[in-house]
Amino acid sequence: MSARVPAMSVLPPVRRDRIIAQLPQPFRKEAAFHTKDDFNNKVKTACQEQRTGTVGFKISKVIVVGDLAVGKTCLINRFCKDAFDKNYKATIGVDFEMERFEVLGVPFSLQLWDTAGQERFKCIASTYYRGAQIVIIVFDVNDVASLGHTRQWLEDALKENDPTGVQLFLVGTKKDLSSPAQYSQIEQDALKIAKEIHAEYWAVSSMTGENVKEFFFRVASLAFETNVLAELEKSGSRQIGDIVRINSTSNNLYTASKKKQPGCCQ
Ligand SMILES: Nc1nc2c(ncn2[C@@H]2O[C@H](COP(=O)(O)OP(=O)(O)OP(=O)(O)O)[C@@H](O)[C@H]2O)c(=O)[nH]1
Repeated sequence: MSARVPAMSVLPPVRRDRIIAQLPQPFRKEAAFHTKDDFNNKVKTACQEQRTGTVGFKISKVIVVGDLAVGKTCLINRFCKDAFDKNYKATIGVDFEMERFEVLGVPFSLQLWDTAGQERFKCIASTYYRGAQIVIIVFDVNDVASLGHTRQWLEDALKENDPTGVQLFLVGTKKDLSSPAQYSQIEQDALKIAKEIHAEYWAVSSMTGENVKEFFFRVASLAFETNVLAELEKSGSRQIGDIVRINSTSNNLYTASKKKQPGCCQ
C-alpha cells in the first residue's frame, strides 16, 4: 500500500509580519505614485481567481542609491534584520538582501541591492544597476547637499535601465536628528524634487524605525500591483493574438498583437 507523501515546499512560509492584505498609504499625497485607497480592482480579482501568472515566482530588483553615509545600509538593515548600527562602515561595491512577502495571498519577493555611495566604489556598484524595477534614491534630511545630488543619482541609475519601466522613490533618512522646523524646511525642497522626477516621497528614521516598515510595504505593494497589471495585459493581448491568428492572415493585425508590454521590465 503506498502512503501519500505531502507535497514538499522548497521555501519556508512567508513571515507573518510580511503579509500585506491592504494597500499601504503614501507618506505624502502630493508626491505619491498614486493616491488610491485600495489595490486596483483588476488586481484584487486576479489574485482571488489565482490569475496572476508568473508574478508569484517573480523577484523584483530594487536598487538603493545615494551619497555616502546617508544611511542606505541602515535603512535596509532596519527593515530586513530589525537592527541598527551607529558606527559607519562604508559599503564596498554592493550587497544584497532578499525579502519575501505575501501580497493579497500571492507570494512576491524583493531583492534589495545596497550600493556604495563613495566615489571610489561607485563604478563597481553601477554595474549592478541594470534590471531594476524600483530605484530608491536616498538623502539625509540634515544634509541639503545630499538632496541636491539625488538628480545625479537618478541619472546614473536610469542610464542602465528603461526609464519608463522604473518606479522611483525619494527617501529622506535620519529624521530623528532633525527638529520639526528644520525638517519641514527640507521637506518643501524634497517634495519639489520628488514631483519633478516623478518619485514617491518618504521620510524615515532607521534609528527609531519610524516609517521604515510602512515604506517597504508600500514599495512591495506598488511593485506587485504593477507586475500583476502587466501580466494581465500580457495575457489579454495573448488571447487577442490567438484570435487574430485563427481568423485572419492580415500582417498588421498580427503585429499589433505582439507589441511590447508596458511596465514589464525584467
Ligand atoms: N541618527 C541616525 N543615524 C543614522 C540613521 N541612518 C544611518 N545613520 C548613521 O549614518 C551613518 C551612515 O550610515 P550607512 O547606512 O552606513 O550609510 P550608507 O549610505 O550605506 O553609506 P555608504 O555605504 O558609504 O554609501 C552610520 O553611522 C549610521 O549609524 C538614522 O536614521 N538616524
